[in-house]
Amino acid sequence: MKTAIATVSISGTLSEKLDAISAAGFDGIEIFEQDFITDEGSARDVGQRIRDKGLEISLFQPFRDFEGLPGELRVKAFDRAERKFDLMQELGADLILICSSVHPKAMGGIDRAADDLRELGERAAKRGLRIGYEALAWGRYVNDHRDAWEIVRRADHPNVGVILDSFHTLGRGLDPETIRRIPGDRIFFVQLADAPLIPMDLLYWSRHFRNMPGEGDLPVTDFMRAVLAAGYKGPVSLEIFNDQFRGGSPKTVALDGYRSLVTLMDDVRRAEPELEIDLTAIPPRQPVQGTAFIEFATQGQEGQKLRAQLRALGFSETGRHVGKAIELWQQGDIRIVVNEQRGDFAASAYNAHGTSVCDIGLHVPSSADTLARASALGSKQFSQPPSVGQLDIPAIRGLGGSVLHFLDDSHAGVWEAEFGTSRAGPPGVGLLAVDHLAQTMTYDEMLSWSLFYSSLFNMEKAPMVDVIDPDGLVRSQALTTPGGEMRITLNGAETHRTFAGAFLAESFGAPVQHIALTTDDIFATAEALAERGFEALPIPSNYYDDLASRLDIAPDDLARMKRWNILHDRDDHGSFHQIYGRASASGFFFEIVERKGYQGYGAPNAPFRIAAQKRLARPKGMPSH
Ligand SMILES: O=C(O)c1ccc(O)c(O)c1
Ligand SMILES: [Mg+2]
Repeated sequence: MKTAIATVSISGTLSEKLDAISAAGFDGIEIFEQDFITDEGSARDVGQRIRDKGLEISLFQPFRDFEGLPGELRVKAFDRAERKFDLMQELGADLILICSSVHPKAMGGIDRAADDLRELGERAAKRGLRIGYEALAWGRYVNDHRDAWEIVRRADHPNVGVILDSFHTLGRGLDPETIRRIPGDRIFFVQLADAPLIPMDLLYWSRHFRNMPGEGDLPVTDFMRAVLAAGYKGPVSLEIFNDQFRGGSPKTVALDGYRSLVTLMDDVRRAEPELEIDLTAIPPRQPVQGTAFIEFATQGQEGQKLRAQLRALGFSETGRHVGKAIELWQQGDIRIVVNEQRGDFAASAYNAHGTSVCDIGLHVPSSADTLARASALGSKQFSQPPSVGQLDIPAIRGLGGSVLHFLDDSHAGVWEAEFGTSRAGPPGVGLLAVDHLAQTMTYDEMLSWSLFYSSLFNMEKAPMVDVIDPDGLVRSQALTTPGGEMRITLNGAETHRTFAGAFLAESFGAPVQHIALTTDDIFATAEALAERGFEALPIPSNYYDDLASRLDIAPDDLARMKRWNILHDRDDHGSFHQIYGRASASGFFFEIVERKGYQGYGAPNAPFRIAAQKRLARPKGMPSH
């Protein structure tokens, strides 16, 4: 299976686009005419540059408003096409996309369009070129792939085929199953795009909101299954018009595209195993059984502050690494690793971000399979020279320089071997496990991260929620494994004036801004925390008055919540309590939660949490900005 991507999907100059596309592993490109015109090179030159990057030109596009024109306009349309044929021959492209006409003078009629395409096909054939006809969802007369196919069928010319685009089919709600009836060899090209389901004008939606398969809400897998069941053997190409991608990093968007395509084809194969897919088999989306460890990079004074924070949270230092300046801190089944080793990855993470989470270890059934899937999706393996006594645990670079380790049963001995203890930690204040990690990023990075997690792991995306900060909006997207073994929230800040945005401004990448740990008795834990000097984030009493007016809460419980600064929420599945710790100078904090069936993250409480954090962060009497 050949993969391709339209140059319009990527930001930058043509050369930057080509570099990114080639590095991400694609076989070819759809060259958008505009990307050629804006370049200074001649057509021959540009064609050569593309081939020098190891890419082929799978498609030249778009050619607009061709079919159904009367008289002189029709003659001009054919002349225009001949010019583009000249250009294609110079470039070394043999297939052109003709999108269905939106011309105000165009006339309808399937036979009229078929006659035009047959004649153009005849002219293309003389030059060894082919034409593909695509129904734009907003085409004047032709806006359904079934009509485009009927026109191509009637044109009845070997150099005329149909081009299918998942957006135009699925965006209009057309049944992709109808594609199975088209002979595969008459489908000349297939373009893929997903999109979020937002009701709006089709053309506007298509030109600004498309995204990578798996990033949106359209059934692109069903579409691709039908295409392959029809017998299509040509390239599978991404054509993504998206405002964010146009302004994003060419490399990241290209890599996301590749990750999305491989994931899609793997999903197709699993959904319909009898289909022939020419792509190496990869392990399925991996289950996650829990968080094995969270590692902080720190140094000096900041390290002391972190230790004090861990102590107040009920953690104890239970072991030291046999070969490095690394400590193990435990409470129940939670392991936190404090890494002060110089010259290692942790030290470079500290230099770049200050005290921060630099590594996350996950329990998986098979670390080899997890690594294999991650590599097939384009992730780079991570390793550093092991010290004496250090085990080699498979790891990858996540996005933005982060590191993820994968531990399976074969690594059960790692704690004993490296830290001299394999026991669970002391009970501390009753914290039991990691509930979720919250990563902060720019809004534009959210799709990349959610694709990263949802393509590698068996995780479901929850609907995006808006979180109100006194100084701006933060979008929040949660991903969860089916049993809640791993929960990640991605928080996208649009301005550095928000609490999340200010944290981000001090860092790079998509740092972990808070870690939530579970208890099964929030009141007992709150008391134990207070005894250890843990300082909860103070919540104003207005909050509790409002809570009492909204929810039916026993007066005793309300009083206890108020006393310990505990926030509360409920959903259809159950109830939720949360306590926030005070944030560090950079804005990092811990949260303690008790979840009784509840599926969310206390989003209704987030504005009060943020306002309280900002109040504390601000010197008294100073305005917020
Ligand atoms: O938005 C457009 O005009 C446009 C052009 C070419 C395509 O292949 C397409 O899907 C849309
Ligand atoms: Mg298209």
